[in-house]
Amino acid sequence: MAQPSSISSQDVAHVLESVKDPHTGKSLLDHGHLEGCSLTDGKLSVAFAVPREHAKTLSAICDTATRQLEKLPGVQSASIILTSHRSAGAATQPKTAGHRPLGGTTPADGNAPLLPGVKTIIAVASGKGGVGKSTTATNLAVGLGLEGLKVGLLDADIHGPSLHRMLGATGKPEVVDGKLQPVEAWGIKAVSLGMLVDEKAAMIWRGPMVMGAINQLLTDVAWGNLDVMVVDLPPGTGDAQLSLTQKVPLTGAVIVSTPQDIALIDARRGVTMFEKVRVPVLGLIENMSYFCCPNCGHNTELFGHGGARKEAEAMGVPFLGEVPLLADIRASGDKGVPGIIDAPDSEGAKAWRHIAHNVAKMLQPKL
Ligand SMILES: Nc1ncnc2c1ncn2[C@@H]1O[C@H](COP(=O)(O)OP(=O)(O)OP(=O)(O)O)[C@@H](O)[C@H]1O
Repeated sequence: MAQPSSISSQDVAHVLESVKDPHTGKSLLDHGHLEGCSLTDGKLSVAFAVPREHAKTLSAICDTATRQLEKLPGVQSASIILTSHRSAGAATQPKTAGHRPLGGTTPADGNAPLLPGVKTIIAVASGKGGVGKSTTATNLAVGLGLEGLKVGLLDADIHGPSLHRMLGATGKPEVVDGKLQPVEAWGIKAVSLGMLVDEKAAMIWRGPMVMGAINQLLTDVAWGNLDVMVVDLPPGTGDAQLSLTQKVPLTGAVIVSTPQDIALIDARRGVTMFEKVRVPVLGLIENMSYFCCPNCGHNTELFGHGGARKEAEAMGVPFLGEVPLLADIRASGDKGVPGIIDAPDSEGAKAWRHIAHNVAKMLQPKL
């Protein structure tokens, strides 16, 4: 049978309207509105916005609606992501003048903190893609755990979520009492959109669906008490990244760059973006800093080692450390064991331990 390549939001809305809660007689559409949907390779992802106070009570009707959506032509599996938006006021960052102290996780307008049990939130960002941001976020998070902190890792790189694979956590998180349970791996808690929906489907999401999904990953997950949450941002410094940095009350940001000039120009843009939203930059990390030959141990500076250190000095932000280009780092990521655990004596693991130690020291006043 021929498979349609797309499905209209009316088709989805029609199904959502037809499924009624047996107790209240209300459908999902009586509680909120459809934000968007996408169908990729037979996998249908639906983002549905509801007021936060209703989200917990809707899981039964969502399950029924999901099964009905799976009956639509061309749909092999469906998932409904319930999203809820905070008021615009709660999303703004505290404004502090001059050289900035660490940010807090409580909004400046006196609203309740977005994540009451989370003491600090740091973003891992990069000006351009493919520089090893997710590898860094994963190993930094696990490294902070090794420093004795309670750590959560949130994959907000919604267009290419990969942290679940790097952690070897490919199962679906459970839902208990209407809250998603983060997966526990290598001493930390983690949630990635890649655990919930098909990666390819997430990659084509736009605007409100992305923001809604991230909001849900923040607020509808049972994160519990954390010393630090590490957020892996999507690469780049465009509008999406900017609004994310405004939405999540960040304590600080870490920027990852390779040493090439072209990557460093983008890293500078990253620093400027965080300055714009008054999030302190905790520092720059140089990834793929030099190539360490596994046979003879000789170091080759493929991309001109040291550029990020100089750039950090020029911009007046701390330089956190350099991680070599190692085949083992890629292999560890691919097999789902963070390099810092997989090869603890490697140059990469030593670099991450050093970086995690420095970041933990910076966060100490907030813990
Ligand atoms: N220091 C390193 N040595 C060797 N391989 C590395 C290193 N850092 C990252 N990699 C590899 O490079 C690839 C890209 O890394 P990663 O996914 O972390 O980058 P990213 O910046 O998050 O990418 P994207 O922009 O797609 O989100 C992965 O295969 C990863 O294993």
